[in-house]
Order: sequence, then structure tokens, then C-alpha cells
Amino acid sequence: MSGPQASPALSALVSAAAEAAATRARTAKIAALAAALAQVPPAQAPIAVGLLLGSPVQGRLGIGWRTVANVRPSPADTASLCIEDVDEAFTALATARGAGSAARRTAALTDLLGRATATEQDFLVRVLTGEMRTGALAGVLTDAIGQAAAVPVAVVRRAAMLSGDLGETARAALAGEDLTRITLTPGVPVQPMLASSAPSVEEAVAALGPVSVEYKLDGARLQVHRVDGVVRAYTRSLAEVTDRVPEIVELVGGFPGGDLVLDGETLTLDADGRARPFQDTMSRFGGRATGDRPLSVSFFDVLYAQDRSLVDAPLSDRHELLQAIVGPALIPGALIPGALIPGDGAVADSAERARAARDTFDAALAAGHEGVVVKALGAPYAAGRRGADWIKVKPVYTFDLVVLAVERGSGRRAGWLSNLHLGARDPQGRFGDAGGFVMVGKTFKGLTDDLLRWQTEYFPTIATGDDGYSLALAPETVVEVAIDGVQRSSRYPGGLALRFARVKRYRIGADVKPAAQADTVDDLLQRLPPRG
Ligand SMILES: Nc1ncnc2c1ncn2[C@@H]1O[C@H](COP(=O)(O)OP(=O)(O)OP(=O)(O)O)[C@@H](O)[C@H]1O
Repeated sequence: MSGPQASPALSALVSAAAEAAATRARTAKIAALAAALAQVPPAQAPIAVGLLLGSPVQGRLGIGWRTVANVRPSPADTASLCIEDVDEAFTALATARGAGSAARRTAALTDLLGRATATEQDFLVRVLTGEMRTGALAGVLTDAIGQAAAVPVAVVRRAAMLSGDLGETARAALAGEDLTRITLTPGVPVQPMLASSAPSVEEAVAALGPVSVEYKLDGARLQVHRVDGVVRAYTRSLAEVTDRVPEIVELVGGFPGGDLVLDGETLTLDADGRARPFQDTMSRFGGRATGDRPLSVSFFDVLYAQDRSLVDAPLSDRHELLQAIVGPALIPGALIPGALIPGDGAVADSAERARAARDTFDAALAAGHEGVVVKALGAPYAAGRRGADWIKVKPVYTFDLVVLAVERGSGRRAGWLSNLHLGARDPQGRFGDAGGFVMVGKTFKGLTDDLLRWQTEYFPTIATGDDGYSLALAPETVVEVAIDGVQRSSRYPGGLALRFARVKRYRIGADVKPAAQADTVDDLLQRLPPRG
């Protein structure tokens, strides 16, 4: 019997992943992964989870397709690798430094792949090159961890969000530790709560009870922690940017009270207080310090204060505390007279609520902001979730799509990689492979010379194929595209096409958005006009 103390065979993990990919039934995916995880000793759970997510614990290994293609040895006939072997090889790849490191990396890679069977090679190559780093499995894996450890999935999800680490959560769950004791700790960044969207502010307000209608500032998300007086700041993807935001560090250092965790948006403002274009804020995060305007910050949430975690407290309580702590650095919109809108049956009727929300929306746009975020005042802070309690409303339709391929430009764009093939997520695999993407359109509109230059340099490094006309890309780059609408079309497999798609920005660097969070075909289908 293969006891759970030995290192599990890589082949078991690979076949569980294949089984999960081959079925469309969520319960079957979960069962396949849970069966494999149940065989993993707790200490090795982070390795197994990292492999299944395509995000090994060693981080990005920086192995390109060309490197892999050059070293691909003939596969082993029988499976012999255990996941600890893979972990050791990945560590060797990640830590090779200095003179001769390229040769040592090649040797480590050749040795690992030479010991793998053909199916294992395919799996490892997808992990190594980042092709699997779509996070497509994260949701089912969370359920699978719950099933393998006999812990309710809500408890696993919460622990994963608050610890920011699914592998470590799996370890604790499989070791029988009490996951409810994992809570927010100042100093450990948490996945930010996200918003769903609605086409109009009236619809957003109608969907919720008492709400706060807040300006949606077009800057960068910033999570700020203060522990024993030391302030650290993190981006949306939890990268630390403390050094880039000294004025915010100073501001937060002066707030009253003890340890704090604040959530907010930072942006650059004109002398007259109008929001600067998003790119100005990003150039600051990119490290160009000279000639920058100072950053301003607006906080819209507090997750820890007065020695306790507030993630389970209703937004109304958090707002009250927030106002007392941050004073004028509060997000505009929230808490200003008229912006807090009571629910049906309370002070205002629904027409009044809608009118008040519309006024705040108009004021937000007039001040140069992106729109509003309408938030349920009774809701807790759902770390890492895109739930119904926060609803963003913007005047145009924008979608975050994944770049599947890029065409070589011609004419004025000769020499550049230009036209983008845009994919929407298709998590159920209704239009192709499970967990994949479906192409919904192409565009080169909105691409500035800077963006063309960037993508011409960058895309070859994530290319997975080249037919001379276009490069196929690992589906990991998210681009925000504005459209006028969606129309029915037989041109693409999803049965829809985008109207007037233009690139707004890439979701990279400090503003990175993982492909697993890109918009889905269903998000786009909702924008189809009614049949008639
Ligand atoms: N008052 C606010 N409350 C919450 N988020 C805000 C607010 N103002 C600006 N934001 C920004 O808007 C984002 C909320 O939208 P969402 O959660 O969908 O993130 P996103 O996927 O980055 O969306 P988008 O591309 O629309 O900014 C937050 O991540 C934050 O950066």
C-alpha cells in the first residue's frame, strides 16, 4: 500500500490533472484531485498544489520554450519520479547562479525530463514554461482540498484568501490543523476583495439593500499594513511596493492607533485635484522617480484596527472606524452626505435611491474618475472574491481579455507585433478545451507606439508557436479592452464578436491581473442585445 508518508508518484498527480481536465463535471474534477491529494503527506502538499496550479513553490523558473525544445530527451518507458524529485530539480533550476549556471540548468532539466514518461514530460513542460499558470484549477482545487481533508470548502477558501497561500492552506488542512484559526494578520497581505459589474448604477443599487456609492478611482489598488509602527504597501497582486510610495508610508505612519491594515486606491492628481491618466500612476510604480507628481491615496476599507481583524464586520462598521482613522484620506463618495443610501423601506424609496446613486455617479465622472463602486453596507470583506456585494459601474463596457496570439504587422506596422487575438475565458470548456479560452476578436486599435514596442519585445518570450504570420502565445497576458458592445457572429467559435474593440491598457506590472481572472464568454454574452 502506498502510505501517505512516502512522496507520491508524479504520475498519480499527472493522471489526476488529466482526469480533471477530461471531464466537464465539476464534481468529477474535484473527486479526481481530492483522491490524489489524499495520498500526499501534509508537508508535501505545497509541492503538489504548486504543480497542479502550474505555479511551483520556487516561483517563476524562467524556462522558455526554446530551452525546452533544445533539451527534450527521449522519455522514460516507466514512471519513476516522485513529486519530491521534481521539487528538488526545480530548486536546482531556480537557484543556479553565476558562472556555468546555464550549463547546470540545462543538465538539471535534461536529467529531470529524461526520467519522465512522455505524459509526465508534457505536464512538466507546461509547468516549466508557465503555460499552465492560468490558475484555471484554483477553484476546483480549493474544493478538492476540502474534500481530501474533510473540511468545509468555505473554511478552506477563507483560510486560503487570508493566508494568501493555497499550498500552505492544503498543508494545514491535511495536517488536521484548525483552519478557522487562520485569520488576517497585520503584515501578511491578503487577496483584495473584488467587484462584479453592472451596466447601470440604477441596476446596481436595485440589487442591494443599504449601500455606499463610492467613486471608482482609476489608479492602482494599494493595501497598506502598519505593524509596530512599520508601514508596508502592497499592490493588487500582493507585490511589495513600500519603497515606491514614501509619501503614503509617511501618511499612514501618522494615523492614530496601533496595528492597521487599510485597503485603498492610489493615484496622481493634477494641481487642481483632477485625476491624472492611469499611466501616470503606473509609471511611478514602474520606478521612474524623477519629475513625478506626488501620489495621493484614498482609503475605502479597513481590515484590521484596534487589535482585531475586521474582515467579518459589516462595511458600515468598517467605514465608521475608517473615517476615524484616516480622516481626509477617505475615498470620495463614501460617507459624504447623500452618498450613503438606505435600503428599501428605510428613509428613501427606490426612485430616490436610484437618483442619489446617479448623482454620485455623475459627480464621479465629472471629477474625471472611472465610475463608481456600489457596496452593500451589511457585507463583510470577502477577501479574494468577486462577489455581488461590491458592484462597479463604468460608462463604457470594458473587458479584461487574454492575448492568445499576435500577428506580425504590415504597412505602417511592419516590423512590429501588432494585431492581437483576444480570448475570453471559457472555464466550462463549452467552446473548446476545459479550463481554456475562446477567441472572441482581434484588435490593434488603441496600441500606442510604446505599447507596440513593449509587446514586440515581450511576446516572443512567451511564444508557444510561430507560423510565420503570427505567434501563438502562452495565455497569460491580460489586456483591458473597451468595446461599444457585443454582437452575434459566426466568425468565432463563441458565436459572438466585439464591436469596436480598442486596447485601453495591459494588466501587467503593478496592475497585473492573472489570466484566471479575465472575463468569461458568459460575461460577454450578457452584453448581447436581446434577439428581436
Ligand atoms: N471605492 C473603491 N472601492 C473599491 N475599489 C476601488 C474603488 N475605487 C477604485 N477601485 C479600484 O477598482 C477595482 C474594483 O474593481 P475590480 O474588483 O473588478 O478590480 P479589477 O478587476 O481590477 O477591475 P477594473 O479593471 O475595473 O479596475 C479595485 O481593484 C480598485 O483598484
